[in-house]
Amino acid sequence: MTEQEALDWLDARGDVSRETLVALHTLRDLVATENENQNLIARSTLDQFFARHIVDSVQLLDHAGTPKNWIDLGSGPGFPGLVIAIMRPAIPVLLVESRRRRVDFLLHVAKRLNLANVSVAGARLETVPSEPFDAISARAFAPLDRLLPLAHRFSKPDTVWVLPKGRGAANELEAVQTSWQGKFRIVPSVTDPEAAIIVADHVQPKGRR
Ligand SMILES: C[S@@+](CC[C@H](N)C(=O)[O-])C[C@H]1O[C@@H](n2cnc3c(N)ncnc32)[C@H](O)[C@@H]1O
Repeated sequence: MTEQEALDWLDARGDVSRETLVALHTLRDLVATENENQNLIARSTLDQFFARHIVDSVQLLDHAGTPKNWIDLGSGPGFPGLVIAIMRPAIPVLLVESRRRRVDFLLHVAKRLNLANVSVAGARLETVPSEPFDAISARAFAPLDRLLPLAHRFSKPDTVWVLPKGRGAANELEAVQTSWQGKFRIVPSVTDPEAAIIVADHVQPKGRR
């Protein structure tokens, strides 16, 4: 997907207001500026920011149903969590990120964009108190066989998991077949024909009823 295609894709959705688009452009500027101080995104992706980071995040909404709250694991500079929060100001979004400087950046962006729906847990996920969420996202955080044991305590049966993956989605799913059950599916990413998103619900360790 080219940058122009990404902007057209957002425009065609019908749920990206002028104000939201301005906020997404401001996010781009803030990431670009802070990228001089800390390594938030690969420099090579700055020119394709909307395709590689914004649309890559926004598309998760199309698989997540109508969640009333959302947790994003290992948010880094805010993908996909901050983008979800910008797109859906009525949904409380908890961003979990362990690196201090990234946490500071997330808080700075939330303040700058007046995102009252954003909370940041500046800690390792392992230490965040358990609480069930309607939607769980994690991009480039951990493979499924590490992610599910770590994050399952933030789910309930109808929680939707939306997990952008590269080319390895099928292999990651295969690796959890013996230990986890649920309704898992692999959907194509709109940004990259080689990439996929693992979408799941009713995820639980095998052997539990
Ligand atoms: C590869 S980055 C991906 C960032 C972002 N999701 C993205 O796609 O651009 C992984 C992030 O997870 C954070 N992280 C790694 N292990 C973590 C843990 N146990 N708890 C919370 N954050 C963690 C790292 O600090 C890093 O910012």
